Amino acid sequence: MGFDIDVTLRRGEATIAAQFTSAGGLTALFGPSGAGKTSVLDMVAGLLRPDAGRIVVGGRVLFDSAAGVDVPVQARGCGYVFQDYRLFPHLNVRHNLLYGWQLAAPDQRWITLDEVCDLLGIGALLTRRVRHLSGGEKQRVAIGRALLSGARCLLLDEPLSSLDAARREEIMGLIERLRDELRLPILYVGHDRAEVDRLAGQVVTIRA
Ligand SMILES: Nc1ncnc2c1ncn2[C@@H]1O[C@H](COP(=O)(O)OP(=O)(O)OP(=O)(O)O)[C@@H](O)[C@H]1O
Repeated sequence: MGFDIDVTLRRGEATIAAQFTSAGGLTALFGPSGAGKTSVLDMVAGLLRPDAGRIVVGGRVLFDSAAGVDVPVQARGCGYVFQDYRLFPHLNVRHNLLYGWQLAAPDQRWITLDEVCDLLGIGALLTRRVRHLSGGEKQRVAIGRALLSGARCLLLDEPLSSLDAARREEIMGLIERLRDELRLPILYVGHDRAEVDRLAGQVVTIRA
């Protein structure tokens, strides 16, 4: 089960509207700068409140303005990965990853630190400070932290944009593995059409 989204939000001069249903797998949001792609991810995560609409992820209603449902951020189970990683610079890789684990309620944990390290190939980095990592390594750790937080879906906001071509290819391969091996719906914002077409089972256009 994937996403069932129908939201509108007035933001400054812009009115952001998105309406789509996906069966699961990776769904990409595509559209011009300022159309509202990141805003849609923020609404799914619970960081922005739609003016009206409904957000259902994996069959769970996270927001429904008509029914008065607005599940708090920490209970939504959305693993959010940002273009600029947003790791904790003063912590090493292990402690960045364990931050996600500690956020998760025990009954929501479905993957262990060892499994994340195997999946993402970051076992050798555990004692490293994050400021000494490459961009690709930082993005792996950010994805690992999101998975360990008990995520039931992944929100990936331009996760390749800060990477050089070689690292971009490497992280694309990793996202394909996550898409194919984990049964998590993924909502992905990208601005490169070829990248989006390669990764996504469904592409949703967000219009300005
Ligand atoms: N904090 C804010 N306050 C008011 N308006 C905002 C704020 N952040 C973004 N906006 C506006 O909301 C609209 C959507 O922005 P958003 O960042 O979601 O678009 P986007 O499609 O993700 O763009 P990009 O591809 O450039 O990242 C834009 O018109 C933007 O100016």
